[in-house]
Amino acid sequence: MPVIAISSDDLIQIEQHFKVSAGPGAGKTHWLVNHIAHILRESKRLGSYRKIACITYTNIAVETISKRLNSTADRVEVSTIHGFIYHNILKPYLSFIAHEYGFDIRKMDGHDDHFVSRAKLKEWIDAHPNLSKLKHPFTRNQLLRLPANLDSLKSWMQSIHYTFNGSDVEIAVDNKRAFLAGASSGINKATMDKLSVDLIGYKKLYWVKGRLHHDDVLFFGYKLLIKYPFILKVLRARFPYFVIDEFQDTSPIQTAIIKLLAAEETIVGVIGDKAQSIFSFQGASPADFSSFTLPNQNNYEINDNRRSTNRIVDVLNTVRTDIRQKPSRAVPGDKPSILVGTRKNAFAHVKSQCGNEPIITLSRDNVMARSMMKEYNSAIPARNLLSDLFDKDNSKRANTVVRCMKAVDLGLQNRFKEAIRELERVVVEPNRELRRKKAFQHLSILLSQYQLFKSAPLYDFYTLIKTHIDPGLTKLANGNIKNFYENVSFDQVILFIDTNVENPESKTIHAAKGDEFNNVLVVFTKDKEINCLITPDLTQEEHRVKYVAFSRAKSRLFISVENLDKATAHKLNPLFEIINV
Ligand SMILES: Nc1ncnc2c1ncn2[C@@H]1O[C@H](COP(=O)(O)OP(=O)(O)OP(=O)(O)O)[C@@H](O)[C@H]1O
Repeated sequence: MPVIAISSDDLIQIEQHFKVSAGPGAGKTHWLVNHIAHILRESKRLGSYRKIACITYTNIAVETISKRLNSTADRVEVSTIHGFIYHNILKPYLSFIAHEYGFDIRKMDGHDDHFVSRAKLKEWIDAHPNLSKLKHPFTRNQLLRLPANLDSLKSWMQSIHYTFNGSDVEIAVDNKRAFLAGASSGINKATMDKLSVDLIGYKKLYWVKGRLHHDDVLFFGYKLLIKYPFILKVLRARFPYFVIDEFQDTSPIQTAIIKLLAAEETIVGVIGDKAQSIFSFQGASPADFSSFTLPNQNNYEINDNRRSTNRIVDVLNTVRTDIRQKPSRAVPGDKPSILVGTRKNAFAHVKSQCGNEPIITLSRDNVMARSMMKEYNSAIPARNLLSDLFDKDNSKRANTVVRCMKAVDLGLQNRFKEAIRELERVVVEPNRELRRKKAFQHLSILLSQYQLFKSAPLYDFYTLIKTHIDPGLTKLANGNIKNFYENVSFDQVILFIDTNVENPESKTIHAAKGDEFNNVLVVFTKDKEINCLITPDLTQEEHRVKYVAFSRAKSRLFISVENLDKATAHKLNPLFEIINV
């Protein structure tokens, strides 16, 4: 099928599968919202009961699109793919297969991140079919008691994920992750081979408690659709149109589910940009977007950039060679700058240039992004304290503390609905109304005491929770775990919590995807990251991540790097102002 060039104002025909490819700022989201309105106006198949499903990647994008849809929002189900599958497939039907997987459906309550803890590893290994085959130097005790082995084992199991082999979903681990950065060795391949025969045994330790990790939602969703095809019929009857934004970040299992839906009746449309595929750790790849086709699919592309100034689009066009964007705002703009020196000085320089306008700092990783915030300005700890918490503490107490921390974090961002949802999962109260009321009261207590526990030992925060929220939590006995709570502070641990921070000052690049800001400061942690501008190669994910960061800027773009050699500075001169700060 030929590719048809369109603009973000053009309407297309609604009864055929489609794919829209376009670079950053082309107006994909804008176009999608228009297209949904177009379907609502034109469709003869919707009626009053049927809805359009609109899938996007993050909860923040869900909110943005819902707001933009305005009064028509009740005719459209906007959600993440996980949210969609959880509500439309798992909630009504997981009981059909729960027994087969040892899942306690009565305890199911949403889906969470996965953190490996020593307690879970111990439980898994003790019941493992190959327990007696574990050999020196990786016996059960050596794995669980020697810190280097345990760290390696934890890192390896943290990589547990699902893969799609073309017809079924399988559980896998990434053996490379058993070798920790800086360590010369980790657990050996023979041990990994023996342990990996029972990955499902590990998953079942969570399932028996009704606990789902995000990936499990896709796993069970796919299993249900294959085993009970009538569910597909129900979904197709309810959702005759299915559109997916940011499709380049869709994993192969999600694609398989979408193809099942598209086989009859439901019209599927996908929108994306292969150069903005930055979630390979969730199984997504640029090639999957390029090769995605459905029968009789129409392919469209948009070549404008309606977001950025001409000088920023020049930078984007240098990094990317497969398309050349036209800067349709036609505003020349300031020359982007590379600020050479400390991050602090770079930030001061940006402030001096932008006056009172807001500035957003974009960083590669969460901990750096959070350390750039005013709120949590403690030094970055060397270890992941959240992993340490799950490792040292029992899972009930660790989960309660982390949910309360998340609630505080969300509350500070004025995201009260989400904060209350976190706390509702902590409150033991069968009555829904009462549970919500209590969660609300708890949130007020936590936020009113914030200044007191913010920089204090985590122990103080725990005491507050035990006193006011969950008196049933067990007392912290003297020893390892109490020491941990006494020796780390709340504001150190919270650096590791990821709530997709809606913070006006500082975000990760991954969290900023899809968004746009007038003034952007991109922080490079390592000097060599500048290579993405000297020898750009968008087949490398790290270069795509930078491309996403640069393309968020509407008016001013700054890049902070500690050192820059003369030759590199010379090469960058045509596109950037090089400023020593
Ligand atoms: N037809 C249009 N008329 C007016 N403004 C538009 C139009 N299309 C897009 N825009 C504006 O251009 C900017 C970029 O649009 P949008 O966020 O939809 O791009 P996108 O392709 O989804 O970007 P990205 O992939 O980088 O997230 C937004 O500020 C949007 O409001």
